Amino acid sequence: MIRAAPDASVRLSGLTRRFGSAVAVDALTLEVAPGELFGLVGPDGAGKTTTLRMLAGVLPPSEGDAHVCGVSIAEDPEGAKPHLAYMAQRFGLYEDLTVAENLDFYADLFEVPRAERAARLDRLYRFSRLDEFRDRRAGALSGGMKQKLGLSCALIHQPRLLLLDEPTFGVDPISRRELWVILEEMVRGGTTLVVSTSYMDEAERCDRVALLHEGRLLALDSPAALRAALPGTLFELHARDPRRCRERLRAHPGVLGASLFGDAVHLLLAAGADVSTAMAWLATAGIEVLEVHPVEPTLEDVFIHRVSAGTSTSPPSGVM
Ligand SMILES: Nc1ncnc2c1ncn2[C@@H]1O[C@H](COP(=O)(O)OP(=O)(O)OP(=O)(O)O)[C@@H](O)[C@H]1O
Repeated sequence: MIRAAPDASVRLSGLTRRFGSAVAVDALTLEVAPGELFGLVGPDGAGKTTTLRMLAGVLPPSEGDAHVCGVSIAEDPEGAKPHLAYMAQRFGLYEDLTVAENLDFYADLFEVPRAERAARLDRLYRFSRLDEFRDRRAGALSGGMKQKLGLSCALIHQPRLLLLDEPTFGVDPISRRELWVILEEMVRGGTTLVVSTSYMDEAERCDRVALLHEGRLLALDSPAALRAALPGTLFELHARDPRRCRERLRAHPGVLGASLFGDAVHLLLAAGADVSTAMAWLATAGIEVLEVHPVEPTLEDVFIHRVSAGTSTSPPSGVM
């Protein structure tokens, strides 16, 4: 999706980062187009933060390279910095300074010309609705307000490229939605956005996503295309003992995957496999199924399937 000037792009080629013998980011190769809303998606430890830190020029790669706004991060880590804003997970707000003072501080840091400041601050206050809290100390803001202030500070120099590390981490659902409205507005205005998240509902809002697991790229496409590419048919089952149900299903021929989904079990059956045969297989083990129906796959189903298809490790737990 091309929306902005051509050099606000990001190109990773074999980008790798090791910490000792551990590989945090493993030969990532992908391209983010200018004006794209691009998601780095995966559970804790997938390598999202490490990737963003390398793209922001604050952590050197062990191998490979990335061109950020046309500049090689391996050769010139400082080169792309004037064009981008990076918001780390724990963004450096000064808790003793007020909202207005924090914004001023970052405007000074990014050398925003005095003449342009008022208009930019106006726009950011409108976005964030923080104007009524201008004089409140940052340390006394709620988690959601802090994130919005952090985002406003990152945006004060109107970057072409915005790198955001889990910007809604620890934020309540209403503020999360508000933050995403701000992000989508930035992208409509021409900013390229690379955002990391472990929330699948946020991943759904991206133009394209890279699904990451243990530093490796599992899949790369639009959320709709990834969902459409899931093989077989997906069913949701409600059973008295979901864990036993899942384990039993995994041993049945034609079952591509079975995983817990809240209180339910998601069963991925190969094309042509019969769901009633799978139910009979459960019944022979005395597992009572209360309800079974086909469901549309979510990105979480895609992720779990790709993890189990791509590695021998079990699917990740936690928010995924
Ligand atoms: N400075 C470091 N020293 C050693 N290991 C690190 C360092 N930074 C990250 N790692 C390791 O690299 C792997 C990837 O971590 P990373 O923080 O990039 O993942 P993530 O997907 O951003 O997850 P999270 O949301 O928990 O930060 C993890 O195993 C982590 O422990």
